[in-house]
Amino acid sequence: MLSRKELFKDTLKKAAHAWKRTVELHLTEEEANLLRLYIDQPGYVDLHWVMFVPAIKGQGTEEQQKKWLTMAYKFQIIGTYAQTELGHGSNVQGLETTATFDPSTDEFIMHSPTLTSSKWWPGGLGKTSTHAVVYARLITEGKDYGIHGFIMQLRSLDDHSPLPGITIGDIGGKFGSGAYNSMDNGVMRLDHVRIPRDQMLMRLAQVTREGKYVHSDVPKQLLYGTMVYVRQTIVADASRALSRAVCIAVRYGAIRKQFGSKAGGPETQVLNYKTQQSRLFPFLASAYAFRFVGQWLKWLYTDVTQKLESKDFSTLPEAHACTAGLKSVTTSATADAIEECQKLCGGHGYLNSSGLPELFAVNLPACTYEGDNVVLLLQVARFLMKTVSQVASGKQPVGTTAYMGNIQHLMQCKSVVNTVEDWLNPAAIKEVFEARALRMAVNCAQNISKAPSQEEGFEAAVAHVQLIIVTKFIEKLQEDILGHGVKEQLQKLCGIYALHLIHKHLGDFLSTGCVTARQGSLANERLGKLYAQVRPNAVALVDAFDYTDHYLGSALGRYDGDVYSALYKEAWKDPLNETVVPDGYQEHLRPLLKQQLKLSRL
Ligand SMILES: CC/C=C\C/C=C\C/C=C\C/C=C/C(=O)SCCNC(=O)CCNC(=O)[C@H](O)C(C)(C)COP(=O)(O)OP(=O)(O)OC[C@H]1O[C@@H](n2cnc3c(N)ncnc32)[C@H](O)[C@@H]1OP(=O)(O)O
Ligand SMILES: Cc1cc2nc3c(=O)[nH]c(=O)nc-3n(C[C@H](O)[C@H](O)[C@H](O)COP(=O)(O)OP(=O)(O)OC[C@H]3O[C@@H](n4cnc5c(N)ncnc54)[C@H](O)[C@@H]3O)c2cc1C
Repeated sequence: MLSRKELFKDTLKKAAHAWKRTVELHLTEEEANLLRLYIDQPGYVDLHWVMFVPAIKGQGTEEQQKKWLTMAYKFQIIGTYAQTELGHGSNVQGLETTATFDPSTDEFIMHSPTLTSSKWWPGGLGKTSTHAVVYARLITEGKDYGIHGFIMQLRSLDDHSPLPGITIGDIGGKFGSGAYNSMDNGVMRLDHVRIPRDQMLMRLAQVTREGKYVHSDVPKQLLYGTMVYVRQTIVADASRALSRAVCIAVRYGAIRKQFGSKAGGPETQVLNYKTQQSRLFPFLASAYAFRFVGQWLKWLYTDVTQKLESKDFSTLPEAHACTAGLKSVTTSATADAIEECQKLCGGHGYLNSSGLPELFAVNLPACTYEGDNVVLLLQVARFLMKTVSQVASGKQPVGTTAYMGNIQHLMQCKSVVNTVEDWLNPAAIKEVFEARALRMAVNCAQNISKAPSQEEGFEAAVAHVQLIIVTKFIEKLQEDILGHGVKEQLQKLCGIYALHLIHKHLGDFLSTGCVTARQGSLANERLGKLYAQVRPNAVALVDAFDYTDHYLGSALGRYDGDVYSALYKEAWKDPLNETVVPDGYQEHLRPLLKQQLKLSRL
């Protein structure tokens, strides 16, 4: 119910308080990140910690890191990540802001030459950030060397006013009433603003005092390293958001009753309807699947970072493909699922007090930020096409594409599934997912060789990413899992995750000959049985997420199930209910009613 201004101020207040507690309690960086997570309100600090600091860590020299990170860690400066412009977001190489080196003063001149070159979207830029990593085309000795990162001070550290030559503001209200409106996404224009040469982030390339451009021995793709890092964290965010929505919908489904009363008996809990289960339980399974794949992705990212430190860049393309693909598939699935959870809760799901509209609005932009989901899947497709061509020339693929090395078998195998029970076998499931992904990638490579097109391979990329998620779920179940019966429940969820994908993408599985129509219908039969088996534990499986009522913020998802009292109480809190007769009655409603009454008497 807060206005935009109040909401923004509230964000500033919470961030300042969180920082105070961080210092008082000597929280580690990881603990401080958790605190930010539980504040659960997008704000400038997200950009500072999640993008500004990592950009300096990844692209700054040791000296630059020492200088800037020391201030950033103490919040003496607040930073953002200013990459996107009004005219270009996805096409990073198309950015127009210029950084022209002036050897006479040993400075870069930062400039926005066109309207479309205005920086547009960076979080915290609008009203808060004092500094930014700004991406601009580096021009020296008359030559354009493409996009590089520069640290710029934007606002005075005394009175917060923008520095000379910098025009800066907020880009305006966004989707939903709360959601991302707590963030001051900003616009910025630069008018020949001078910064010292040593504010170019120089780990990837340097400009010498004389203006010579010098490459380092690290690949230029490290310029995109911050995005790899953030995409990895977004997978965990997606899993968390999805599990919150599912928690609300499952708990409410166990409370809500409609129909089914025979001779005055109790009505049916809506969660018992098969249609409800077939819509909701795949989301429950996905929430667990995304959590496990998110944990694995964090491991992969740590591994690639360690390798990069010792100048081993070999796993960077795979890390890029995995983070891009998983960010894309998990955030798209999460946004769709939250929307569906609202419908699964019927009319009450549409109320703000259900918590679902806010959850949807705040997670929807994850499909766009850190890379539009379609654009990112096309990057995965590009990686797959390269891998197929390497396999064709006899190179053994590794990591998440290792299955492609089994090309002889996977291109012609037939699924071993013959009965409904055979779909319980993880090896049988994995084989059909591998065969589908490989066959789609090979088909795509063949089509591209006939008629090259950037957009080919989108579906093959989805198939590959889904294979990764299924595989990581299966692998998780090979570990020791504590708790009586927990592993069995997770096995059922793993089955649901995989089989619902077969159901959803049956066209792919049939057209590539990976399963027959009969096997497809056996998979559906198995899925129905799994839904029935998961039903008795569905509430426990969402309770296991261990969310407090406060964090869930939902009248429908309350742990105690006292849904109707909560809805009733929430309704009375609405500002419209502050008066019995509404504002506007005297000016608009009363005259209208009186006039109609008069007319009716004529
Ligand atoms: C509580 C909340 C907590 C946290 C909140 C989380 C986040 C905060 C919320 C929002 C903040 C949002 C921030 C942003 O959105 S920042 C802006 C993000 N912008 C993008 O993601 C732009 C998307 N576009 C791109 O990434 C690339 O430019 C694109 C991948 C499309 C590549 O375009 P192009 O085809 O022109 O390629 P080149 O630039 O020429 O690159 C060629 C080469 O490089 C490889 N590549 C590309 N990206 C990467 C990468 N990230 N890492 C490694 N390698 C990469 C690419 O595959 C090519 O390789 P090759 O095939 O070998 O030539
Ligand atoms: C809430 C939010 C916060 C953000 N925060 C930041 C930030 O802090 N810093 C920052 O720098 N940026 C930020 N951004 C910007 C964000 O990164 C970009 O919006 C995003 O990368 C998408 O780029 P775009 O807007 O140019 O979309 P476009 O690329 O213009 O996309 C428009 C449509 O075209 C399609 N499309 C584009 N290219 C292709 C292609 N090659 N093939 C097929 N289809 C294509 C897309 O799929 C999409 O449907 C933020 C955005 C949002 C929404």
